[in-house]
Amino acid sequence: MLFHVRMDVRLPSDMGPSVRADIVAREKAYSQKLQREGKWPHLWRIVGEYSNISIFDVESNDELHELLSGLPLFPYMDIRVMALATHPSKVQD
Ligand SMILES: O=C(O)C[C@H]1C=CC(=O)O1
Repeated sequence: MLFHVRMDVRLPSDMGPSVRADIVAREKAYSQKLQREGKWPHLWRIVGEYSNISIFDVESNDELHELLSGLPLFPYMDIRVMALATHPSKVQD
């Protein structure tokens, strides 16, 4: 199942630089593991924002929720999810 996910990162302004660096490093490692496993096939920065557009390829809503809630930055993000279905006009590969 494919999902379009938008993540807007909202780090507190009083978060210390070492705490911030640690959480961002852990986020990167976590996201790269999921990318290598094929569960996070697209990750794009939105120009001019601390936000991304991602595509997740997972088995279920529950799996997506588990992966998203495991993000180290999860407590500091607004996340919007759109479930994707096949478009009837899409040319088949
Ligand atoms: O920077 C972001 O967009 C948030 C998050 C998503 C992947 C990652 O490494 O950080």
